[in-house]
Amino acid sequence: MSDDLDLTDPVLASEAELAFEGALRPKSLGEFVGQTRVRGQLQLLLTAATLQQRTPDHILLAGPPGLGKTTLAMIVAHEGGRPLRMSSGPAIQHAGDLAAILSSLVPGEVLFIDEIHRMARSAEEMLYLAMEDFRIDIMVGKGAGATSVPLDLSPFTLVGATTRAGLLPNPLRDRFGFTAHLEFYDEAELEQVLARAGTMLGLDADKEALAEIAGRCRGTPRIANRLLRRVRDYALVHGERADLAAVRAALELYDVDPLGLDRLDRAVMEMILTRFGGGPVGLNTLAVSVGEEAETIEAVVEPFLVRIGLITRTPRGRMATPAAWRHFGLAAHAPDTAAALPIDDL
Ligand SMILES: Nc1ncnc2c1ncn2[C@@H]1O[C@H](COP(=O)(O)OP(=O)(O)OP(=O)(O)O)[C@@H](O)[C@H]1O
Repeated sequence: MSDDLDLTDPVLASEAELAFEGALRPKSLGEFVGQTRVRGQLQLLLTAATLQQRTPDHILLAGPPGLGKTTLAMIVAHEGGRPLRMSSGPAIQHAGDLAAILSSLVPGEVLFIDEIHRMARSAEEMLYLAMEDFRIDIMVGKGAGATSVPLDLSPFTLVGATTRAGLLPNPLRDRFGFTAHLEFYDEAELEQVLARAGTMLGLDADKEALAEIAGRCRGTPRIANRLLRRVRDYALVHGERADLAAVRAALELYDVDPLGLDRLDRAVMEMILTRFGGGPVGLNTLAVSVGEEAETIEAVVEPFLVRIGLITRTPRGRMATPAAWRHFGLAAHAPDTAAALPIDDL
């Protein structure tokens, strides 16, 4: 997902910061924090391919934005000393767009397609054969005289990334040798991400300051790094150390609440709680009500709200939990059933 569309980010990034974000990317699996299971699985897959002197199997990376999908694709290429070609689903709107990319790959190249679920259907079908047999069929001519000419491709590894694995057609999903589901990071892992970024920024930050940021970044390394830069700005301008007080003041200034909810998260929650009495409310109704696309609500907002226990998904729609009523200071208005349920500590 491109950064100007990154709705998970409560504090927008400048071009310089995007460049810095690139510089922060871990270059090897050893440097990549968290996702222990996925890292182990990827390591095995890459090592086996090296031992057998073949290109690694195709890899699908699924999960919300900012959890490290692009970073992992770069690592797959880097660890195997392979060139990397980057593209994205929205840029492949015709089979011809894909044919041009595939036919110019060099042997062993890693092809990264971000947002692969947004690729044109005709291109998807071309990809099936390319992934399986390293071959595509090019149509020459039109109408009754059209013929298909096979074109051999160099062996390559496709790394697809998606925030919506469920939208991929089964034939495409089945052609990936390995699917990694990236999870939100826990606070200890985010502290490691922040400590590493802090060192690279030359920022003198307390452990408790980093822990505070880690608790407010939606379980997402990209947001952790951006909040850290806002804290750095605050400390710089106020001539202070990046301690707990500076973190709290900076994050309050940028409207990042104690759970790390951003503007869109809050809009969704307030809509469910106040307009729909806590739900259930259907995805499309909710999306229209907050003026956002259903896909963004489902792929970006909802996974985090479910994870921290503010909403549940039911067959009839999304429902606020008792914890949500309490977090928004509306417990007194909660329906009886919700108020009566035990409220977990967030
Ligand atoms: N495991 C990690 N360890 C350290 N830093 C990380 C990790 N994962 C992500 N990051 C940092 O977060 C930033 C965002 O990661 P990345 O661009 O790979 O996410 P993404 O899942 O591809 O997001 P999108 O779907 O929006 O493209 C990177 O610049 C990197 O610095």
